[in-house]
Amino acid sequence: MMMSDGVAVADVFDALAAAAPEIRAGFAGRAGETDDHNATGDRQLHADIHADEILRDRVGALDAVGEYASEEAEHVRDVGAGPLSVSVDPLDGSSNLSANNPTGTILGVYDAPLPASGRDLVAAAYVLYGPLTTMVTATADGVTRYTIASDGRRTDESVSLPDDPTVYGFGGRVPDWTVDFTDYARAIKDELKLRYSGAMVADVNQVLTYGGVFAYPGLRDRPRGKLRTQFEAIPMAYIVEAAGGSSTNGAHSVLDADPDDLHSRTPIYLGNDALIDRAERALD
Ligand SMILES: O=P(O)(O)OC[C@H]1O[C@](O)(COP(=O)(O)O)[C@@H](O)[C@@H]1O
Ligand SMILES: [Mg+2]
Ligand SMILES: [Mg+2]
Repeated sequence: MMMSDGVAVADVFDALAAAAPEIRAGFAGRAGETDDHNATGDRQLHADIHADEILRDRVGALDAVGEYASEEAEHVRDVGAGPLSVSVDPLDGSSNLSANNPTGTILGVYDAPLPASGRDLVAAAYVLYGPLTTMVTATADGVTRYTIASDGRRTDESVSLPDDPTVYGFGGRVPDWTVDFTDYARAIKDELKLRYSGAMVADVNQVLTYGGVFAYPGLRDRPRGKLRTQFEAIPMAYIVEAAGGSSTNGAHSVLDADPDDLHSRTPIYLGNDALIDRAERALD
């Protein structure tokens, strides 16, 4: 990453931090569904659209950003002549809103046009809308967690994955899991504590906080699982790897994924090295 890219990435993080209180303030009254579906067939909530509009306006306005792509829009949008491309899942786990459970925003910054490989990622970040609003950013220099006050003020601390794993969270219905993944899950459940919120950001954030493993596996009738390669898997894998952990799609690091379709899906397993090695062996 060039020095000028470093400044540009900081601008993207600042735009995300500025958007976060605004996105959160827009949750009230927006948990309902619209009549529309996104490119992967999910019914869009008013809150999904609202978060996307805020991010598109703020991130798309930056000089350094040339492309903006969202889970909520079919095509990549040209937003200027800048060298960076940004992918966003504007509201991750948005169906949690009706139960007042956590949601998030996931963002990836690439120095290549989208769709792009995980190896083109230069930075990634997520925001967690929990009891507090926190933003976790990752670059080649490491991982930082910011707590964002409603007036936008931020405090920060550096983050690394704890050595001793404590928690796990696995997505999908158990009867839909493969035999190999079911065997792996059975062993893990005897060792770690189940914590699953149904929002990837919250579930990965607790792995980063306590150590452990998050997975949304390939399913019997859906071998690529549920989570989106570009918008969810690659940025979250980058953050976990930058914090000292590992990622796999079952065969290799999620960062080796090179989606040719912007909205493709991938199985994903993230967390402490030893747990991810075991997942790879179990799924071999
Ligand atoms: O309800 P399930 O099948 O466990 O799926 C949960 C997963 O789906 C998601 O909610 C998908 O994200 P979106 O809300 O952005 O579509 C992830 O956050 C989460 O990991
Ligand atoms: Mg999501
Ligand atoms: Mg989403």
